[in-house]
Parts: sequence; C-alpha cells; structure tokens
Amino acid sequence: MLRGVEVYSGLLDGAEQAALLAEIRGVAAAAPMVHPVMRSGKQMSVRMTSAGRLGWVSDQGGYRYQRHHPSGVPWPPIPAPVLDIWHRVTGLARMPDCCLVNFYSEGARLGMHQDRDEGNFDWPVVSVSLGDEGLFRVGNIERGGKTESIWLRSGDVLVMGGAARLVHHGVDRIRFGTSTLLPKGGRINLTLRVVDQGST
Ligand SMILES: O=C(O)CCC(=O)C(=O)O
Ligand SMILES: [Fe+2]
Repeated sequence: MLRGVEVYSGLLDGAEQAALLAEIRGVAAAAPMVHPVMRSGKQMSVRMTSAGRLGWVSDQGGYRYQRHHPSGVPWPPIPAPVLDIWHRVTGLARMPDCCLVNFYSEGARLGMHQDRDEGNFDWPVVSVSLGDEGLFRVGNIERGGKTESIWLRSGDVLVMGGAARLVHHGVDRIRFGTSTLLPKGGRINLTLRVVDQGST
C-alpha cells in the first residue's frame, strides 16, 4: 500500500508483459498515438491513445471521454489480456469502458493530477506499467501536502480505489533504458477506467 493505493509488484511475468505489449501495438496500429495538447495549448510530453467504448482525449476544448479517436476512427476494443488483469485485481464483473495507453519516451513526465473525468468514482482505476521504470508520486485528495514516490517497474500493477480513488498522482520521470521489453526504450502505462457518463 502506498497512501491507500494498492501496489502489486511484479504481478505480470515476462511472457505476460510481452503478450500485453503485442496487444498494445495492435491498439496503436488501429488508433495511432497522439501528442495531446492541454487546454492552455501546451503540448503534453506523454503520447496517448485509447482502447474501449470510450477514449480519453485532451485538446483546447479541455479533457473528456469521447467515442472516437481525434482522427474519427473508432477506438479498438480493450484486449482480453488487459481485461483479465482488471478482473484479477478488482474481482469486479463490471468491465472498464476505457483503457488509456500512455507512452513515455525519454524526458516525458506527467504532472500531478486526479483522475476525475469519469462520472462515478465508486469504481477503481487500475494502472499497468510496461517497459522502463517510472517514478510514480502519490499525494493527497486535496492539492499539495506531503507526497511519497515509488519506482514502478515493468509488470507492476496499481489500484487506485476506495478512499484512494481521487488521490493526486503523477510521473516525475522515467529511467530510460532500464527495461529491455521495448527495443527502443520508453515506458508504457495502461489505465483502466469505468466511465459511467450517463448518455455517453
Ligand atoms: O503513467 C502512470 O503511471 C500514470 C498515468 C496516469 O496517471 C494517467 O494516465 O492518468
Ligand atoms: Fe492519472
């Protein structure tokens, strides 16, 4: 546990990681990674795409879930091995609506934020790390205050649920080249979310 966040270190073995990577390559082939911009117009350093009924997008209109990739193509389905991880760690029959795929190349980071674009915070968010190590920081429900960090390694899985569902979190940096899973280096993170947005 890290401030209420459940950490499953090394949950996925090498073969599972390789199988997952192959699935994610398929997702990125169908729905190419984009470099989103934030409402401010500033480009994020992380590249993203999604799988599932809904995908998470950011542009000058703000953050939201939508049914299509920015290019207009539908998001591919969430791969079965990804849904299997969700089921293993949450035990829930309800499956996630969105698998957000983040790619961190050397120097990429993700500022402290809450995952709060979903309609219902009763469902957990599950995060899967693949590739290079990433320094994950967890703070509080409120902005600011003390934080704690851990290095997430390839095959680690986190659950932000219950009282920790809305903790602030971010990725300060990655240790480029610390994993051989991705031949060119970098870190992939998958976050699985139930969106529950009424009519969406
Ligand atoms: O890359 C990570 O470990 C976290 C990703 C994240 O917080 C997000 O996509 O909302
Ligand atoms: Fe997040």
